[in-house]
Amino acid sequence: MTPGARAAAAIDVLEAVLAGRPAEVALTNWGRANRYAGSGDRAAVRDIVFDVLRCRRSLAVRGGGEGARALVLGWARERGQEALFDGQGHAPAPPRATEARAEPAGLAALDCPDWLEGPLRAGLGDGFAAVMAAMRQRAPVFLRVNPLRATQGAAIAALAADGVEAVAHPLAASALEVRAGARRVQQGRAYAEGMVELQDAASQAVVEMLPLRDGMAVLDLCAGGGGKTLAMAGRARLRLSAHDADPRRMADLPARAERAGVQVRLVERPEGAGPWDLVLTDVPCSGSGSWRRDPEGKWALTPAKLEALLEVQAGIMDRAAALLPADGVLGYATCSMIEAENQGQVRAFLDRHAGWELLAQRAFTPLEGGDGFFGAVLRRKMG
Ligand SMILES: C[S@@+](CC[C@H](N)C(=O)[O-])C[C@H]1O[C@@H](n2cnc3c(N)ncnc32)[C@H](O)[C@@H]1O
Repeated sequence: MTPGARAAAAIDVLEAVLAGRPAEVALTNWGRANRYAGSGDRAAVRDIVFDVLRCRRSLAVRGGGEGARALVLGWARERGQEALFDGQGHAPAPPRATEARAEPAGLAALDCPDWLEGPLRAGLGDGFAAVMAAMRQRAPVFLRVNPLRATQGAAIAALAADGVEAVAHPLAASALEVRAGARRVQQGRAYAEGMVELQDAASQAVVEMLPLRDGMAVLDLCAGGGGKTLAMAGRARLRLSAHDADPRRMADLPARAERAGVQVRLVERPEGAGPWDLVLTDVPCSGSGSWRRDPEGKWALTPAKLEALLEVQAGIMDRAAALLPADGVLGYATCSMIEAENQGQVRAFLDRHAGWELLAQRAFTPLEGGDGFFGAVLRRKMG
C-alpha cells in the first residue's frame, strides 16, 4: 500500500471507531476485510489510528473538523505530509476549502479534555503541561526480566538472537526498554521460554516498592491477567494467591505462570482463605497514566465515571484491610495520575482506619519513561 492508501485505510477504521466500535475491533475487522494488506501495512494503519486517537482534540483543529477524514488530515498536516491527500490511486481526495487548517492552543494543543485539567493538575502541579505533551507520544515498549528464568544479561542476549534490541532501564531493576524489533518479541524464544514478560517499567517499579520477603503469604486481590502477580513472584519466594472479582480476567494466568515458572493459587473467596502477610490492590482506575497505549479511555472518561471509580477503589482498600492482621501490609496501585485516585485515596483510607500507617508512596509520570503510575504501601500497626 502507498502511504496515501494507508492514510485512507486509517480514515475507514476511524469512522468505525467514531461510530462506537473499539479501535482494536475496528482494526481487526479492517484487516479481515483487506487481506491484501501485509503486516507492514497493518502496523502502519494501526499506528496512524492510535496517533490520531491520542491527539484527537488538537488534530480536529489542524484538520478543520471532528470527522475521521479531518482527523487524519490533521495528523498528516502535523507531520508536514498534507501531500498524502492528493486523490491519486487509493489516497484520500485533496483538502476541501472547508477543511481549513488552524493551530491548536491551550488544552486543545495538549489534547486534554477541559474537565480533566483540574483533576490532573491536582496531581501533576507544574508538571501538568510537560506530562500532557508527553502523553501525546507513543509509549515505549518495556519488558520485565523474569529472574526465575534468566539473568538480565542472558535475557538481553536471547532477545538479540530473536532480533530484538533491548537495554536496561533505570525505572526498575527488572526493566528493559525495547529499542528495536518490538513486534518480534512475542514470536521469539526469550518470550516463549518465560525469560521476559511485556510489562510497563513503572508497573514494575510499583512492585519493587513492596516489602516482599521469602516465605510471605501474598494475595493479589485484583489480579486481572496477573502481570503484577508474576512480577511479585520474581522478587522473593512467596506463597502466592490471586483473586479477581471477574475470574474470567484471570483465564490466561495459569499458562503465564507456568511459562514463568511460578506457582499461583487462584482464590475464589479470599475471605477465610488467608491469613496473608501482604495484599496488593491494583485497583480499577481511570487509566490516565496509560492513555498513550489506550487513548480511547481519555475521551470516554466522565466526572460520573471517575466518581464511581473512586467508590470502587475505596471499597477494595477496605476489603483488603479486613483481610490483613496486625503488621499486615496493604499495597495500593493505580495506573492513574489523578490525585483523587492516588494520594487522595490514601489520605481517605488513613482517615477511615485508625491503627494504620503509610510506609511509602510514589507517583510516576511518563517523563520518567514509563506510564503514569502510583504506588502506596500501608501497614496495620501492631497492638
Ligand atoms: C487494573 S486491573 C488489574 C491489572 C493486573 N493487576 C495486572 O497487573 O495485569 C483491575 C482489576 O480489578 C478487578 N476488580 C474490580 N473490582 C474488584 C473488586 N471489588 N475486588 C477484586 N477485584 C476487582 C477487575 O476485574 C480488574 O481485573
